[in-house]
Amino acid sequence: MGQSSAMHPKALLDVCSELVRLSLKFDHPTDAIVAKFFRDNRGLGPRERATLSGTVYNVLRKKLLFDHFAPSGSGPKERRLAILGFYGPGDFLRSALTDQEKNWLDQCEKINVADLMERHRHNLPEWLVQPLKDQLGDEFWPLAESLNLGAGLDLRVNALNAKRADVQKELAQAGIKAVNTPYSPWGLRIAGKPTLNKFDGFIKGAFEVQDEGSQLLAMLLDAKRGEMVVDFCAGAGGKTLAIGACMRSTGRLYAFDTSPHRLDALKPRLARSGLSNVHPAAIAHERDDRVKRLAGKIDRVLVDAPCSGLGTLRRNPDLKWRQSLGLVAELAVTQAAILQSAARLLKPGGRLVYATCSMLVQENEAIAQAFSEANPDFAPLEAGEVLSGLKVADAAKLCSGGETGQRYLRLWPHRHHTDGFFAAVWQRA
Ligand SMILES: C[S@@+](CC[C@H](N)C(=O)[O-])C[C@H]1O[C@@H](n2cnc3c(N)ncnc32)[C@H](O)[C@@H]1O
Repeated sequence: MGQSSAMHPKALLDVCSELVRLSLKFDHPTDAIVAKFFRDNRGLGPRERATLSGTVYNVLRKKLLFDHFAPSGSGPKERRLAILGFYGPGDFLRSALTDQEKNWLDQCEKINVADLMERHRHNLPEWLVQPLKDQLGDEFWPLAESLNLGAGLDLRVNALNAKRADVQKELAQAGIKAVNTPYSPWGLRIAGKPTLNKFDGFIKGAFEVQDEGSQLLAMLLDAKRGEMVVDFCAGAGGKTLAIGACMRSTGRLYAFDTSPHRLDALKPRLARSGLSNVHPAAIAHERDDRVKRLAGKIDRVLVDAPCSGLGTLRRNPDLKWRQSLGLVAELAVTQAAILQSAARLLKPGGRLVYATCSMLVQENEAIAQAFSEANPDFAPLEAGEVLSGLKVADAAKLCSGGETGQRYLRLWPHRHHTDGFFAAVWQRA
């Protein structure tokens, strides 16, 4: 493929159509499809890459709206979708179109979307709509809109070796405006998506990219110096790093996961962070011998369970087309099993946190309630009170459920400008 600067609009639109075609197979996560496409087409420059990924993500976000417009056009469907979702200036796009396509696009742009049927406006699969309306009522529409806007960029400052104001200063020197996140004391929110991995602060482990919601989940565990802590589903360790910093790099923090590949991705992050208390360990499954050996010995356990990921639709809009009620039901069985097994690790008086990045009751409140009923020795704590105790502003507004309405942490993109998250907290008797 030729150099980016020389790429003609017609050629770029052709490449966009091809990437849209590959993405709509839904045989892999879209971020992996896009990354492979870029590896296979090394000649693409930064601007072409931005156009390509922007176009694919637009198509995924607004798929039902574009599916409604597409039949009136001509040519391959992926090309029509790429035209509708094209991420770039209108005149640049138009210079790539035939007269027939230009007329069709003009007609589409004249349509008032507000007059269309609901499904073309919310761009969500039907199976997801009613469960969200049941929870949110009229707020369903602000949520649906926020899911199509894309996400901002949050950083977590490493409290072990850096100050938020210093990171803010380093970013400001490079012309990047970062404001304090409203709830997390470690968070900075950045406008746009600048590349950050060349910054001294990043290389030295002063900050990591992490949604403010994830930071709040790590806060709920409230791990202390010198404790024994398990991050049961640590993955690439986003929350492990935050917890390790809370512990001031003392005590012992086990990072378990069934995926050695994900734990490998934790290692360079760990090296940057300066933490020396983290022990990554791949486990075969949640009943692994390693878990049995530690039973009753641990002060705090976080279960950041594998979930549908529907709370991250701003970043991963493909999930709404790749998930289904059937898959969610299967996940709920796994979530309950992992939570039950992880709970055995706790000492009397120890704290258990169950978390997901799902917005569905089946993966959240239903799992937490079933666990509470089956385990009377685990007393639910009010997430709102825990966060207020940690001086999180407006903690009550981040929570819902239970008698006080503060039982569970419940973050929503349209209310809190985070991904959608859930967390429940218990103390072992
Ligand atoms: C939501 S992700 C974790 C994200 C991670 N905590 C972070 O903050 O970056 C869930 C993780 O659970 C892991 N997992 C799946 N089944 C598991 C099991 N039975 N026991 C432990 N981990 C499991 C997956 O490999 C995945 O990495």
